[in-house]
Amino acid sequence: MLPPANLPNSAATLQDQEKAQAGAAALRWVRDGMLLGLGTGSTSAQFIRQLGVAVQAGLKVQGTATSLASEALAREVGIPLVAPRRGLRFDLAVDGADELDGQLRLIKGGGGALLREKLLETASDYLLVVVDSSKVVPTLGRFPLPLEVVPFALPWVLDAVEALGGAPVVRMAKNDATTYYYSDQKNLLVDCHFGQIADAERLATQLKTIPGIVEHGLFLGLAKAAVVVRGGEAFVLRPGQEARPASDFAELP
Ligand SMILES: O=C[C@H](O)[C@H](O)[C@H](O)COP(=O)(O)O
Repeated sequence: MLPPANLPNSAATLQDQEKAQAGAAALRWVRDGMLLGLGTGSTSAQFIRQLGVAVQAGLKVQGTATSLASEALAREVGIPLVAPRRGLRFDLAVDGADELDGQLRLIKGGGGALLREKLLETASDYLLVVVDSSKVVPTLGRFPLPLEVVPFALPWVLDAVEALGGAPVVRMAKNDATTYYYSDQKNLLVDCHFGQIADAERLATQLKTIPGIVEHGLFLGLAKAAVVVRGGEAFVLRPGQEARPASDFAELP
């Protein structure tokens, strides 16, 4: 699919470089007048920062953020923000992912923002994923699947996820292992290992029937393309197609 990486570097630095480059590459398809969905996470933050620079230089866009953190960053870099309202649709959403496969099925929510991400990306005409090369997998499931769960429902959700064959772990606060992590909506996050997810569509349907799960981190059929950086080069992946250099595409791929 993707050519092998050949840059000698420390893994952490290389991943950061790839994230920065992926975020920057997405900017080439942003046009004046676009209404944008702004993703969450370290790669999306790179895009938002670069977009802020372009806005300062005169680019006319507006955006809505998928998390309080991205909203704060967008304000800091001067991107005009639009509040949710009836009928609001986005020309383009740019967001990271925790995993993606060759069909551009995604696992998202590692940063806890999956609910707002799914809301905005379902309301977007085009979802462009921006990732470093470590995120591309043959089959989803190495990364535990995040679920956003109503706190009162937690015990029953844990039972139900186990009955589906999952191994759920309630996410704890980053700096306090005795306190639960809470989403922007004040819900809990449960990270579930299902092993390799051979049938993501079936699992998504099953999870939707469990009361108390507000949303799950499987994003299926939403992403139109992904920018993946490997070996210092930005590639475009589209569902079921070979990778092509991002520079091949003057307009959204
Ligand atoms: O909840 C967070 C989001 O789904 C992120 O887009 C995802 O976790 C990827 O984040 P990062 O770009 O930091 O790897």
